[in-house]
Amino acid sequence: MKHAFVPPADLEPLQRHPKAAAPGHHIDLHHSTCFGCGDDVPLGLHLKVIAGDGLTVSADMPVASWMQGGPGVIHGGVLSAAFDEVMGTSPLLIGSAVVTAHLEIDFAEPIPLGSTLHFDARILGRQRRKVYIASVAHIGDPERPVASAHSIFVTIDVKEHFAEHYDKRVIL
Ligand SMILES: CCCCCCCCCC(=O)SCCNC(=O)CCNC(=O)[C@H](O)C(C)(C)COP(=O)(O)OP(=O)(O)OC[C@H]1O[C@@H](n2cnc3c(N)ncnc32)[C@H](O)[C@@H]1OP(=O)(O)O
Repeated sequence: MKHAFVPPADLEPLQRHPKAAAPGHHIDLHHSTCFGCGDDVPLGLHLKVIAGDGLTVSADMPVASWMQGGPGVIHGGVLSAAFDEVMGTSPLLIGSAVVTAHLEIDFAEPIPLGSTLHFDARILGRQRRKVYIASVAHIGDPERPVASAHSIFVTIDVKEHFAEHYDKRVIL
């Protein structure tokens, strides 16, 4: 797939954290009202991110009618949110909490409603607090990606980062 993102050549390689979810197990990172993964939001993506081998994760997402953008196909923003969630969950494999700093999406093909998107993501490495992650998505044929994403996530101290906004959180 064509893309313009060039990760730094000198990325520090990373090791899987000893307490990371085992391959095949769900990574339960966020909270029940997270738009990306929460069970308690009626119109959320409800993504279940699964740990893979090494520094990889995967997830499946049925493309529902409410995700429509162009007629009969997924909205690009919904697809971007799904990539954000899948990639943003993966740093738990290295024991880090992160937020998105930079997210690039390449849209290769229209993605029809009713299909199931399969996401694979891989942590490429770290440069100081920046964690570089790449992801691809297909709808049945892994040799024919329909979209891909490249991102920079930045590690945070969760309590400190969200302190100012925590009291405005929504509990359903
Ligand atoms: C686990 C907790 C729950 C997490 C939920 C995850 C849900 C899914 C993921 C998301 O959607 S997160 C929500 C969307 N993202 C945000 O709300 C983040 C908003 N941005 C910020 O809070 C700050 O800009 C950020 C924490 C990313 C960075 O601010 P800091 O002051 O902590 O760090 P700094 O500005 O020094 O940047 C650290 C490094 O990142 C680099 N950087 C920052 N923004 C960048 C950017 N936009 N593009 C590229 N690099 C960037 C910056 O240049 C620097 O690189 P160097 O080490 O090389 O100097």
